[in-house]
Amino acid sequence: MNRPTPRRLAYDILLRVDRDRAFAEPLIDHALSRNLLQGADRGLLTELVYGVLRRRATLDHLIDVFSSTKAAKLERAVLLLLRLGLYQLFFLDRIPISAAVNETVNLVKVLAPRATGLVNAILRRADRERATVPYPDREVDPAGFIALRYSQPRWIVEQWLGQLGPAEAELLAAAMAEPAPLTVRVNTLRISRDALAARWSAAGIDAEPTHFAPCGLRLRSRLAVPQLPGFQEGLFTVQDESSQLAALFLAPRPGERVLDACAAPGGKATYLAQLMENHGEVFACDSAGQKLRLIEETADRLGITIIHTAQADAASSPLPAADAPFDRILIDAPCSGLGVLRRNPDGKWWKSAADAGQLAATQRAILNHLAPRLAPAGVLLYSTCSTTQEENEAVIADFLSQHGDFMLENLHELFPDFTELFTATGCFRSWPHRDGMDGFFAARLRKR
Ligand SMILES: C[S@@+](CC[C@H](N)C(=O)[O-])C[C@H]1O[C@@H](n2cnc3c(N)ncnc32)[C@H](O)[C@@H]1O
Repeated sequence: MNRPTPRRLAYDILLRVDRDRAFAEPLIDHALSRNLLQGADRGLLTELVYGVLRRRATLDHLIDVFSSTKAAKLERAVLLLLRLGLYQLFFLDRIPISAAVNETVNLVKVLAPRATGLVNAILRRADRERATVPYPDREVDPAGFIALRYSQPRWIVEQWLGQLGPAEAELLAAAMAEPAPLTVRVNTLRISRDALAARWSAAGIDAEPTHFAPCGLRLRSRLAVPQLPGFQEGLFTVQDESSQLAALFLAPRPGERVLDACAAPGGKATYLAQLMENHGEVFACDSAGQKLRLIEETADRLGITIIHTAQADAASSPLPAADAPFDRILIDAPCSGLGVLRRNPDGKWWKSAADAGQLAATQRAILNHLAPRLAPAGVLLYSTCSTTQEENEAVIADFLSQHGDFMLENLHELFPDFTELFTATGCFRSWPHRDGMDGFFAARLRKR
């Protein structure tokens, strides 16, 4: 039996993503777990799938430029194979041009034989004319230029242009087109950041401390997380620096009662428990009951014993521990995820402007439902991984206009070391192109 090649497996996965809206990650994990690929081919499979998804708009633009049939009119198999071939030609330095063309054409012979000549001709022409690919004029149509050059949905680029202006929106789009860094949070209940970094360094794993977050390590080595030394011992957990900071800004203390209302998979809940030195109570709720297991597994691995999980809709359900108010509440709200597009190259094409509007309604409902559960003088932190104003500043402004018993705290005053991460009104906003973190927002509210 012929062994499958990384390109063939990548095609099969891209087909499932395109046709069935399947998520790429579990399909890649499944393909790798079958051990059909060895060595560098395993990395190539991942690179091809994520790369094609990440650069889809640019690849389709290349097809439109070099083919007489537009990308939108091509048969699905031919479109996917052209994307695969062009990705290798334009974005993968380490693959020789001849291999990129020949391997793609060999696949076409099997999967769409009638298109063999067409694909061969387009790939060869694209390679010959690679230096002269036309894009929309940057001055005349900045949204069109950025959307095609950096492969982002146009409606999202238009929002970024409105928020940041053309120069910064382009930098953001470029950063969102790159793979996200791998950042972990060291479990200081078990080891210090320096000690884990030293242990990794001795094992040849290169990591640097995160710039702002006090427990973060950012890996320069690319390794599967469960294979990193200390994973089974619970010495760390994966968490972007922005997410670490959001939990840090709630600043829970040992012995407090804390509600994390949208908690799965538990990145922030476990950090809250860590900040509380594993003393007190963290009620970690989520409307998706099947995801509570993820929180429990991570807490077990990290040796955390103060987290109680429960299924609850934060916008309407009665919440656990109703006998007393909470000292602190974290609302890490469901959101459009526009700040984490670089981690979600498949999903970014399925989002729509209407999603953010619907989500803003849910976010308002969650805030309204939980506000009465906070103790007087208690702190509520609202956060999202969205870049939109609609889901962030507008939600907070609306909430404050209706809740005179709450005030916005100024993070500049509370966390002067992080001041470059805060907006003029004292909220937290991070951006991949500015500080390497995901696009994140947090506002800290206090009850009077
Ligand atoms: C941004 S994620 C939370 C990430 C988590 N805080 C962490 O740091 O790992 C949002 C979560 O909200 C949950 N969710 C969505 N709608 C909800 C609702 N109405 N009530 C409670 N949880 C909700 C989702 O299932 C999802 O797990």
